[in-house]
Amino acid sequence: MDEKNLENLKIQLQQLHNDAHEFVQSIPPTQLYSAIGVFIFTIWFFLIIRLFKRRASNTIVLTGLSGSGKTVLFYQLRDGSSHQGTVTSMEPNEETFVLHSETTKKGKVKPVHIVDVPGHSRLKPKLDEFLPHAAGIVFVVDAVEFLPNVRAASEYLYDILTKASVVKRKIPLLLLCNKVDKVTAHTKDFIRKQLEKEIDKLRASRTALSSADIANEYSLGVPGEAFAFHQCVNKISVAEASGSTGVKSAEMRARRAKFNRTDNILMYHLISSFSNYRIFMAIVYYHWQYCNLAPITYFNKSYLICYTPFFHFPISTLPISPTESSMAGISAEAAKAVHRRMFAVSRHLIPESNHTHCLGMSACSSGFDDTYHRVHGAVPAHIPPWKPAIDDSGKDFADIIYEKAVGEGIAKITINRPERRNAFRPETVKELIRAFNDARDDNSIGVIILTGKGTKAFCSGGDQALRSKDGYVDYDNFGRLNVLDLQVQIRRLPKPVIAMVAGYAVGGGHVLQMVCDLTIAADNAVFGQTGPKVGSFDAGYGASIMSRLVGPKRAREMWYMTRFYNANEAEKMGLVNTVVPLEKLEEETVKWCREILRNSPMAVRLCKAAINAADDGHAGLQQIGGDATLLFYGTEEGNEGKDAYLERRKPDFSKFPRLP
Ligand SMILES: CC(C)(COP(=O)(O)OP(=O)(O)OC[C@H]1O[C@@H](n2cnc3c(N)ncnc32)[C@H](O)[C@@H]1OP(=O)(O)O)[C@@H](O)C(=O)NCCC(=O)NCCSC(=O)CCC(=O)c1ccccc1C(=O)O
Repeated sequence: MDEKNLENLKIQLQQLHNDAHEFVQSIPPTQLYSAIGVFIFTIWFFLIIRLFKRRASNTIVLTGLSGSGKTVLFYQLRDGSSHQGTVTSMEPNEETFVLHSETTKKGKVKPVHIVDVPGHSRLKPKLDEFLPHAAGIVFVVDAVEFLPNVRAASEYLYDILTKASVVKRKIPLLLLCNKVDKVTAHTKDFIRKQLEKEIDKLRASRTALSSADIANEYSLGVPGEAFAFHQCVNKISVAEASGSTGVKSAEMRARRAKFNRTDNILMYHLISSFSNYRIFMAIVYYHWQYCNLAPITYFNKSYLICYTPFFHFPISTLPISPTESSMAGISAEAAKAVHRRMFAVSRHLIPESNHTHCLGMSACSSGFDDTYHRVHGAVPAHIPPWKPAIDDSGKDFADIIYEKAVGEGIAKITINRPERRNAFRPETVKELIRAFNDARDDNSIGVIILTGKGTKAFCSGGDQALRSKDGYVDYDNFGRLNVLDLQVQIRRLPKPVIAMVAGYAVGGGHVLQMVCDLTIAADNAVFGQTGPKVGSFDAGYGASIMSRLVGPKRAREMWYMTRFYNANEAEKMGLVNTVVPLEKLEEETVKWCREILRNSPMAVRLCKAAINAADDGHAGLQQIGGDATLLFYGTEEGNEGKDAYLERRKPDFSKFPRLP
């Protein structure tokens, strides 16, 4: 810029200054002062707002009944340790820390304020202190000791969910079913349903109380409808964890380590609901860390739609609608891919067994839209009317219940000694043999169900109270091991036998379920051998069939260690065909029977014989050989020989082809 231009600029600026001065002089002083006042007030107002703006809370409240394992979870989250927090504390554990699972992460990781509030009823006011500041609530439930505590847990949860401080701020709540590493733990679906049922009852009883007694500030659910968590204003999700104490074996430790990861990730979801970016990072991190996949870069573009469904729907469904995807500006294809990946993540977060649910599978096998399924229609699942049955002897049964479905080819045999967890004595086995013989001989019966009375046990094996030096003794004065005859009978019976298992199937009861053709297990089922614990073993089918089903290593483990396995573990090991909620057990079993009954009885019979043939050695060959003879007797060729003999003539086999 030359000197002349500089001079011009100076003059212009001087002119501008003079004009401004003149303008200010021309404004009446009151107007001027008001404008300055408004300006200063605006600045001050924004500063105040900024100063008082509530910072997003990072407090997560861990609550639940005493003994549910909150303290152990607290320590696991803090430092990954398996703190043996068995003593019920009377003071809240309260700390702000970076979650243990995130300590190895690079970059800025925000600490979380975790408060573990003891579940003692006297400490409820403490909970009230923390709830108004909570960003999320984790309600811990003991999945093992769940049923005895269901009422108390429901009441506690009810109180939390009806508090104004919780409802108004729509604080999300995670229902964490703890100790699921224990074999007798209930599943999260079972726990959720039971809590819903109990809360439903509470709704009625609480409103019936006098107004003076009602401490609840809000009511729950929709009038006239059964209570369900999805009706709550607060988002409620359910997850499983295994922050249990006293787990000692290496296997359990390894399993727990796996669950810890799961816990942390689940906890992370909750915490991250206050930061979209972090949930996205958690998913990418999880993929990268545990699924051996590269971080998903296109998530950058679409992560907005990922987190949205996360907090509005259960993790396993994750619907991503076309509207949502178009709103996020991504193609339907990309949305599908995101959905797929999210689903893959959710499969890792939720223990695998929950996804291989049999109801889904059977729906799948009978739910195809092909000609066969159109002709046959869906397989009905209603429970048929059962009619008591007797055998040729006409004698009543004492230890079993023998029934046949009205109008259908299904027989049901129930061991009826629930007070002994359906342990069998010689009389029980004798009656079972009689009933199985009858079902075998009744050609209207195509499938037989074997089960135990009640929901606590399928069968707990031989009645140890009756064991003597030469077997089991009841009415005879000599011992028997006649359950071995029963096992052989089931194997050779030319009709499928389905074990319908609720509760314990252990010892000789477990061998019985193994010799059955198929096993449908309720989610409360427990499997295992106990023999070596009580000085017994089954070196016959109990060893060989098990080895076939689960492999020799697992079979050794089951026999040497006498551990128990829950239904999902048994399913993974190949001990059972499917696992269903307890309340669906009979429906599902009957459905399987009906699906089998649609098929050719002779084909099914030969399949059974063929599958057993090699393992059963000569007896197996005899069975399948007998079936071949049976079929041959129905042919003209077979009858030519017999007719010729009876007619005292030479048989003419020349007319029968010598097939290649
Ligand atoms: C099944 C349990 C794990 C269930 O536990 P829980 O729910 O806590 O119930 P309990 O309180 O223990 O039991 C309630 C009630 O039932 C009685 N009971 C249960 N099982 C048996 C049984 N098998 N024999 C006798 N009594 C039983 C129990 O005593 C209680 O009665 P109360 O009067 O109320 O006290 C648990 O019950 C359990 O572990 N049971 C024992 C399981 C067991 O060890 N079974 C025997 C295995 S050996 C076997 O089955 C041999 C089979 C066989 O005949 C054979 C086959 C091939 C070759 C050889 C043989 C052979 O004979 O050895």
